[in-house]
Amino acid sequence: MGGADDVTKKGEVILKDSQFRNFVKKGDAEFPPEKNRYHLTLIVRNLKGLEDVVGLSIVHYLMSDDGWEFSDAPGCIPDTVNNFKFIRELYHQSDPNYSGPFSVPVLYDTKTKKIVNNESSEIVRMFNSEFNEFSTSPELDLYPEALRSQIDEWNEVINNGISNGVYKAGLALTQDAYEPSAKLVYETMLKVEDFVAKVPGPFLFGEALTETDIRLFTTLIRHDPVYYFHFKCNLTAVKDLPNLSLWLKRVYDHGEIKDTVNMDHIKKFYYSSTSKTHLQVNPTGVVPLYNGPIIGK
Ligand SMILES: N[C@@H](CCC(=O)N[C@@H](CS)C(=O)NCC(=O)O)C(=O)O
Repeated sequence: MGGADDVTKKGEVILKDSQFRNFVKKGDAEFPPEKNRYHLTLIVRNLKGLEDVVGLSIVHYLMSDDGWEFSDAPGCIPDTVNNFKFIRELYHQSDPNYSGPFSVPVLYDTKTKKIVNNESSEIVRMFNSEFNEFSTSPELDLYPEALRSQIDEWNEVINNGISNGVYKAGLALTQDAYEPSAKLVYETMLKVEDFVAKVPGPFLFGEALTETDIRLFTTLIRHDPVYYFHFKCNLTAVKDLPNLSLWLKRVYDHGEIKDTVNMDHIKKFYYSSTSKTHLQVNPTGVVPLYNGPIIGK
């Protein structure tokens, strides 16, 4: 999570809001939808068939105190636009006074050479609705009108209780800061398990995959192999929750989603990164073997 260096007196980590919040929008003077203009990394780019429309860089999984680094190592794609070495250079190109966090994903405009947006939830929305004229799956609607209130409500629950919750537990510097966050992760996982048990499926809100499925998937695929050990969120695991386990497998097997998951990169990023935040959680950098219940050994 961004801004993990800010800590309260109690030892709680403070997660900063993303600061680049422009929208690619039809009719927008600065950032209109265009083919071969924007650049980033994300699942929804694949689901909406935008691989030939929006460029992609994949940073190296090991993060040092210099932040994310572009690379041509296996599974990585360098910065073909500016030939930068670090993500931070992209941020400083947009705003020389920007002081972080230098997080990914980043939606970058190759024309104005500016970061459009660095908030994944908003990039998902733009890809869902603004690039349909270039998309090979324009009919796929991850935020359908009829489900919006449910989607908004569950996004909030999942974001606070799980996606941000695991970081607050894992990066906490005191027992008092850790315990409430780890308990909230546990309670939220049980709440979602209960919800999934009652819905007709196959996805959270029925037949159609939505952005909430994607947001929950990206955090729960990491839960058992990473957050359970590394972030000490070990009051429950996905493998102990039968309905969430089935749901996670269904999403993993849906479309090209599994192609966007690189568990080797995910585990090495958390367990072996040498930035101060990660090093203090796992100083040896040793990576556990387990890949979680879906991918297996
Ligand atoms: N609000 C952002 C947060 C993104 C985020 O925290 N990304 C992590 C990787 S998953 C990161 O780049 N952390 C680097 C850092 O905080 O220095 C979003 O959801 O897009």
